[in-house]
Amino acid sequence: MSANEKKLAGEAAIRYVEDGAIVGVGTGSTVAFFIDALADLKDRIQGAVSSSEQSTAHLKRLGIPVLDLNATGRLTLYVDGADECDPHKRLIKGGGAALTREKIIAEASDKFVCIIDSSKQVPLLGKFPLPIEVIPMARSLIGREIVKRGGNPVWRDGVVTDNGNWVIDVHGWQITDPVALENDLNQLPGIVTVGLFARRPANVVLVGDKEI
Ligand SMILES: O=C[C@H](O)[C@H](O)[C@H](O)COP(=O)(O)O
Repeated sequence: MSANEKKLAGEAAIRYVEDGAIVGVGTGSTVAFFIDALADLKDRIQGAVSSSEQSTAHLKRLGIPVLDLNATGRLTLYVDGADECDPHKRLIKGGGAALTREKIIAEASDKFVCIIDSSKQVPLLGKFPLPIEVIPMARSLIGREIVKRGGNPVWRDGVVTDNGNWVIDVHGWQITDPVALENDLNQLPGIVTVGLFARRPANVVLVGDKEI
């Protein structure tokens, strides 16, 4: 992991921000650099739609207006980090438990620019445990469904998401068909969000300041 590459990526994503835009903003240490850089443009944008209480606090602290996605309609740009990224720009996200709001904003955006350091690049997704946000009463049910599928579910004990739910991290999956796994898990009652971004991958990936 390289903090310098994260900073370069966060700052490089600024070139995708157009005048007058409402910018979708993700969560995490890489996005924090993007928010810092976005503050310099705050008089040229309408504001941001935030994916977490953490990013909302950061945006507000720097004087960037935080807008409600229900009022903005579609966004032209979403900028967010990732925990893993494969060569098809498919991602694992949710290491910071913000996956649900992140996935909503990614879906509502025309262009998803993903900002990472080179340690996040993998040939196959799954070395990073796959985060799944679950309704608390379904934790054991979902755990058993994961075991049936060959995964090792570990409850992220003590973590409550911004939506009041819990997170299970799935270890041991080598994800050869991310779209199929995402679709399969999306069918299970009790799962709120799977941290696989395969149906809706990133459009652009910046590794440091280099677009791949
Ligand atoms: O829930 C958190 C998000 O998906 C983050 O974008 C992801 O964990 C990457 O975070 P970082 O930039 O801190 O490595």
